[in-house]
Amino acid sequence: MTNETTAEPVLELRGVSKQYRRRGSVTHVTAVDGVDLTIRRGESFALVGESGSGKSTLAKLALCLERPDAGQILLRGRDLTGLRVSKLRGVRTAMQPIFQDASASFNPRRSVQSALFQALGRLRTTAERRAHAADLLERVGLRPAASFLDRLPHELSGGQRQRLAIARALAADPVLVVADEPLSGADVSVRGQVMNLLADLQAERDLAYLFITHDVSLARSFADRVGVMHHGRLVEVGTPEAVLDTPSDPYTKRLVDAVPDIEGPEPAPAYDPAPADPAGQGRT
Ligand SMILES: Nc1ncnc2c1ncn2[C@@H]1O[C@H](COP(=O)(O)OP(=O)(O)OP(=O)(O)O)[C@@H](O)[C@H]1O
Repeated sequence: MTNETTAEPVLELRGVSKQYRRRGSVTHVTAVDGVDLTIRRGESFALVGESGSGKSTLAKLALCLERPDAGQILLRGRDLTGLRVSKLRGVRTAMQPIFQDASASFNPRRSVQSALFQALGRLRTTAERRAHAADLLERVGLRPAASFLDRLPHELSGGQRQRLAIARALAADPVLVVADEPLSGADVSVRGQVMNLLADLQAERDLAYLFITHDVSLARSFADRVGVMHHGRLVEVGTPEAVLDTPSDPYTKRLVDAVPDIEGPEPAPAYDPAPADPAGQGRT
């Protein structure tokens, strides 16, 4: 985590908008509407907002999986907006996604090793890739690595697949990780372990995170800054305390008030700031 406002900007969105055509209609929906946002090296930025507010579209725009209709997207100062797909491919590896449904993001017929080798394409020899893949698996708690390399994605538990997704993202040596609801559906212990792992990796690698979540309490515990989306607009941005404790926008207030457990008797056990599961033994 960082509170540095002087750290290098990793991702900059300037006046970014995206519309989609409604199916079977000539009308459009504005999914993202004139968003300005800068995320800096080592910063965790949580994006919250109700369903349909445009969070996932913003994530796809940031990852250049969608092209904006207006505005600019810069990665470490380089404008990606007009880049051809062939050029974009090389640049895009610096931004890695982790999606909610890890099983859908792996080829079911490719082994763990094969999935990681693909992401480690920059390494020249098979021996280098194998060693690096094993290091990554160990790092995310899939131990012993040798016992995971030949497995297929469906032979892992949901929590193990999510760890594998993190390992694959790290394999590309990113500066920015865009995590779209990576913990939805995970049970409480997995959530805590994965959040701890993400926090540890961030500290080790000075990663920036764009973290999308419905979970306001998770945003509060994890993020350096929180942004609130409403109808495609970023209506409020600031520290978790400023945004969530003393919201200035009426929509943010409603969003926070709608979370009964935020200060209630059973706070969501989303993120335990204890060290990550050192052995990573359990099927998580
Ligand atoms: N490919 C698409 N085609 C048409 N409309 C789309 C498309 N993707 C998103 N939308 C619309 O854009 C708006 C924003 O959707 P988006 O998925 O970005 O919201 P979200 O905040 O991520 O929602 P959720 O939290 O439910 O995932 C919604 O009205 C959605 O229906």
